[in-house]
Amino acid sequence: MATSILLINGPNLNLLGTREPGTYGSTTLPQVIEAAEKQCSSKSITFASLQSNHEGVIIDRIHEARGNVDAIVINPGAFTHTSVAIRDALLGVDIPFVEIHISNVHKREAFRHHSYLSDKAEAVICGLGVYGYEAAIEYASRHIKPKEKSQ
Ligand SMILES: O=C(O)[C@]1(O)C[C@H](CCCOc2ccccc2)[C@@H](O)[C@H](O)C1
Repeated sequence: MATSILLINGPNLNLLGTREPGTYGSTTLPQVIEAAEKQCSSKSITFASLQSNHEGVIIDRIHEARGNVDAIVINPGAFTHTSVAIRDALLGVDIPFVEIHISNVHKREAFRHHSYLSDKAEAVICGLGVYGYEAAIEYASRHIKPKEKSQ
C-alpha cells in the first residue's frame, strides 16, 4: 500500500493550537506533523509535509509530488471552499488524496459546506479533531496502492 505520503496543510493552520481551541483544539501543527512522521515511520512509509498560506506554493508542491508520492493527505484550509486551482493540480498529477478537516464543516457556516475537492477525494474526514490526520494516514497506508511506475 502507499509507501510515500505527503501531508499538506493550507492557510492559517500554522496557528493550530494557539487560537480558537474550541474549534480546532490545543494540539499545535508541529505536534500534528511529529505524530504523522512517527506513524509513517512505524509503517516504513516515506513522509513529507508542507504548510503554506499561499495557494501557488501548495500547487507547486503538488506538482513536485508527481511520480514520487503515492498519496496526499490534505487539509486545504479555507482553500477547500475557493480553490479550483488546487483541485486542478490534484487531478493533474493524478495522485490519490484524502481530504481532512479538523472541524465538522457541515455544522458550521454554509460557505464551509462546499468543497472543490471532496468529489474527487478517496475519502473525506471531518469533525474528528486532529485525530483526523491519524485516520487519514492510516486509511492511505491501508487502501491506497502505489501506481505502476511509468516507463
Ligand atoms: O476544519 C478544518 O480543518 C478547516 O479546514 C480549517 C480551516 C481554517 C484553517 C485555520 O485554522 C486555524 C487554526 C487555529 C486558529 C485559527 C485558524 C477552515 O477554513 C475550513 O473551513 C475547515
